[in-house]
Amino acid sequence: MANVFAYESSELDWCEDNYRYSEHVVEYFNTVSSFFFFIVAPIMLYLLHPYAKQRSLAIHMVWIMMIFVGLFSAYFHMTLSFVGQMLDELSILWVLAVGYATWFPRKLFPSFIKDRSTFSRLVLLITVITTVSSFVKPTANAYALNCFGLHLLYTLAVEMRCCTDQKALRLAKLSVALWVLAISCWISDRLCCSFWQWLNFCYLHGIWHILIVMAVAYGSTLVAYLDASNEIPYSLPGLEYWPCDKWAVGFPHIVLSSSPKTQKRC
Ligand SMILES: CCCCCCCC/C=C\CCCCCCCC(=O)N[C@@H](CO)[C@H](O)/C=C/CCCCCCCCCCCCC
Ligand SMILES: [Ca+2]
Ligand SMILES: [Zn+2]
Repeated sequence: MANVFAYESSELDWCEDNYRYSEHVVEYFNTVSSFFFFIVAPIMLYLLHPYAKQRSLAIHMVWIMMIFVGLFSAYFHMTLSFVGQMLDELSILWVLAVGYATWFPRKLFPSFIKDRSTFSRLVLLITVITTVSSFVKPTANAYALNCFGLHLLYTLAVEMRCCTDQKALRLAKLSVALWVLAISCWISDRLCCSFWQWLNFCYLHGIWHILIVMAVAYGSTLVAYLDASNEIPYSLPGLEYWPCDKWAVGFPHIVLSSSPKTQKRC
């Protein structure tokens, strides 16, 4: 059996030139950009804390696991090893599983499921089966994972159909825009590498890392906000941006208050 820890033992190789900046790091920019996860995750943990305290501290699992996604992604791009690839992909699968178990809207549960704990057990079962099957054709895993992005988009579209809350609608548009930009970079890096090499700009996968973390920060805050509006409406959840609510860009987060709000809810 070939050494699964060996450098370049993965069948995947991203467009960035290998060993360009270091003899120990296969894809330098892709490795360094994975550290962006370490910056965003603690900020999101801090910003989501008031909501998690009210709803369930288990919500923090999503961003704690995102730190591991960043760690495994850095290890994968540093080595391009098979183990690195599987750790990177399986950690994404398990964050998605925790995200679905935590936030998937109750009203969209299959009709035979009555409560969240049964739904979580079903998600667990599917995730374990998917984890085992991911070893059958590892090159297909990343494409399969991206399908969850499409499903999330569909779920958001269904949830937002009757929404009149302008802040939530703006956050939905920003999340989708970031995801579209991110996925365009990912696909272009995979499929149009010779074009980017001709332009001498092979950094699209690293840019994807940065954009997808921001898309997850925006998208997950939106689903958390919809969840808070449905599950703890008495806390009067609202949306704000950090560090300054008036800035055009920032990290979205949920504010809970006991004073009556006039804004329309979803
Ligand atoms: C109701 C459901 C709520 C779900 C909440 C979402 C929880 C977070 C989910 C996913 C985390 C994604 C992390 C991406 C890590 C990137 C690491 C990486 O680049 N890996 C590549 C190899 O280096 C690998 O090829 C990438 C594979 C594709 C991963 C696709 C993940 C889908 C993410 C969907 C995010 C949607 C954002 C919001 C959209 C409105
Ligand atoms: Ca490469
Ligand atoms: Zn990557």
